[in-house]
Amino acid sequence: MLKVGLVGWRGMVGSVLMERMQQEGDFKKIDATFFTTSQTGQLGPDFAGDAKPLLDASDVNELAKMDIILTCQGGDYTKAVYPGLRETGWDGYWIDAASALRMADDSIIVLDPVNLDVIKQGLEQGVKTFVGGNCTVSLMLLALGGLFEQDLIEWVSPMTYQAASGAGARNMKELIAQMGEIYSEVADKLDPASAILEVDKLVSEKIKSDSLPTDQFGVPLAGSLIPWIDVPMPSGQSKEEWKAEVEANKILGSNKQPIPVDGLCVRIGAMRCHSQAMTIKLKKDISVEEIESTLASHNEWVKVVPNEREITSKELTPVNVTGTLSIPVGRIRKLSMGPEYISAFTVGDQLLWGAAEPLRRMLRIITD
Ligand SMILES: NC(=O)C1=CN([C@@H]2O[C@H](COP(=O)(O)OP(=O)(O)OC[C@H]3O[C@@H](n4cnc5c(N)ncnc54)[C@H](OP(=O)(O)O)[C@@H]3O)[C@@H](O)[C@H]2O)C=CC1
Ligand SMILES: N[C@@H](CC(=O)OP(=O)(O)O)C(=O)O
Repeated sequence: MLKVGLVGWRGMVGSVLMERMQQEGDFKKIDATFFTTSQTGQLGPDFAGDAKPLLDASDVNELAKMDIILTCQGGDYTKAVYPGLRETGWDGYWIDAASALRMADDSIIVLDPVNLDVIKQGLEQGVKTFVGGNCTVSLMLLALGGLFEQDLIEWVSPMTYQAASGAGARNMKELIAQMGEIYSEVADKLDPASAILEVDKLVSEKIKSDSLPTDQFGVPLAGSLIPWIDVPMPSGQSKEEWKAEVEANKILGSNKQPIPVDGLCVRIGAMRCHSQAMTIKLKKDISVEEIESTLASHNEWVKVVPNEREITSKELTPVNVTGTLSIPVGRIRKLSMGPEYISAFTVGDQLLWGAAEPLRRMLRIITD
């Protein structure tokens, strides 16, 4: 059995990964060792059998004993440990959730339902570094995989509605705290007879006041939104927006003739599902029925939702998708700009397919 070092297993992404690995029986296939950046020597988890003391995640000698290291610890950890570990001559597989190594020449961004051929070719050529993609990128490619595979897309403009979880566990808690404080302000005024303008005024004043907790987001998110995610780029894009095109084309293996993928990324008050409204220019005029069947047949997780009010309101929502691997895509219709222009809307759990699942499946590709 291959020795697998797990780093970042108790964080938010790591916990979702551990849950999926237990569900899929992955621990039976590997010899797991748990590392930590803050709890060396404390008793580790028992996912893989008897709990053992945690090893120091910065100890290159211990890391180098592993055949595979899988980390969800974050980019700072990767930057601090990875170069030194490789410099020792360690030639194991490094599987990473962080963005730090995604665009490196010797890494592959993994999303096997979309790029298993790229992954297999990389393994044959001796590639040893595999990185999960940005959540919005992976979720978009799973939803539109059929159209990309058939080379039907000229360009896509995804406008995102990203959940609080993408910013971290503390941000999720802050969103709930903001919601609670806003509710408390008017809880005794929500009866049908109360004056709505008075309620609205109190709510607006509460959101604008300095009393809401905003340490994580910097501004209120509940009752509002934030049309900027991550740091600015010289192009005027946010880094989250920049990732869409470069990562999507790297995953698809289309870097030489990149497909334009560009839009605005917006943080909204959802918990852990990212949604995206996409404007797509197709390379040719094909019927909505053909588009739907092409999308539906691409992978086992994508589900086409008919462009009807009731089913869309029930199924194409963060509430419906949260905690599942399902990738619904709907609102597919021709736009008035011309027959090659279509709209689509998709939702996906950003901690499952958006983060943990591609890594878990990459581990299985190596170990099986
Ligand atoms: N959040 C997301 O949506 C996505 C995140 N990623 C990547 O994954 C990385 C990790 O993200 P995320 O899981 O959200 O980070 P977390 O902050 O939840 O966890 C990161 C680490 O913090 C340490 N930690 C300290 N206190 C606690 C605590 N009370 N509970 C749990 N862990 C604690 C743990 O390390 P230790 O055990 O060593 O102390 C843990 O591995 C990100 O930096 C990013 O690079 C990738 C895709 C999506
Ligand atoms: N930036 C994403 C989450 C994330 O961690 O992305 P990345 O893996 O590209 O750093 C969000 O805020 O929703």
